[in-house]
Amino acid sequence: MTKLSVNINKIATLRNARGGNMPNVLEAAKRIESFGANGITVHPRPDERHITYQDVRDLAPSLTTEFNIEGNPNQKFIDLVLNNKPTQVTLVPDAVDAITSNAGWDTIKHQDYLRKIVDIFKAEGIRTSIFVDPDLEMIKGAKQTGVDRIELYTEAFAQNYQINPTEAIQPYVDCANLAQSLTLGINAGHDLSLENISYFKTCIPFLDEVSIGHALISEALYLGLETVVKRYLKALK
Ligand SMILES: CC(=O)[C@@H](O)[C@H](O)COP(=O)(O)O
Ligand SMILES: NCC(=O)COP(=O)(O)O
Repeated sequence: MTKLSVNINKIATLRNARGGNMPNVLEAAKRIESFGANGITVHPRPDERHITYQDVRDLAPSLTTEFNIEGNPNQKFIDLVLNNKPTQVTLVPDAVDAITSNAGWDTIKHQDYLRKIVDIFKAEGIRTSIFVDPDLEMIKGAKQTGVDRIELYTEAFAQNYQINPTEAIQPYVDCANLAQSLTLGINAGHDLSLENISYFKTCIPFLDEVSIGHALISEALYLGLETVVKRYLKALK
């Protein structure tokens, strides 16, 4: 089974549009858990435009499933993660002003830095993951950092899936096979949707976790959160 971690950034985006507390991010997370999701993902950004640091502090003691915090490990982010002890931290090399994540780490160029950061979190018993492009050299580099898992950056898959699914998935299958042979856990995320998730899962059945937000929350506008979460869970069995 592949675990579904629901990224709730977009629920916070909606809340922040009016400055009040509707929709309530914590309540939404609890409902998502009650619908069967295996985890909640947040990606606080330095400008706190969606998930705030206070959201992370509110969510951490209340969640009953896996909590995954993603972000660029500046000192403020490191402190936030260490103080809230999620199940997993995912390191993402975002520029401060990035609209959304747009690249994986260069795990060769930044190997020493990543090893240092991974060590900090592992010492506190937090599972670590590094966001990477589907590039075999980046998987090998990730292994050298001592990280537990990689998260495959799936934007290219999602775009190319529309044109040629077989070609779109091939680099991901190759990287997943390599990661598995190196005993790295395998997560995936970015632009996964109800349209492409079944194909991704069928081609990489040993995937550990997907984190899905933008499409899932959009699909929930039409179908409702419960229906959508259950459809993903069925596709990930
Ligand atoms: C790492 C990743 O792909 C997601 O966390 C994505 O970056 C979501 O962030 P936004 O919700 O800010 O687009
Ligand atoms: N790690 C990917 C994630 O959390 C969600 O990305 P997206 O589904 O919002 O593109």
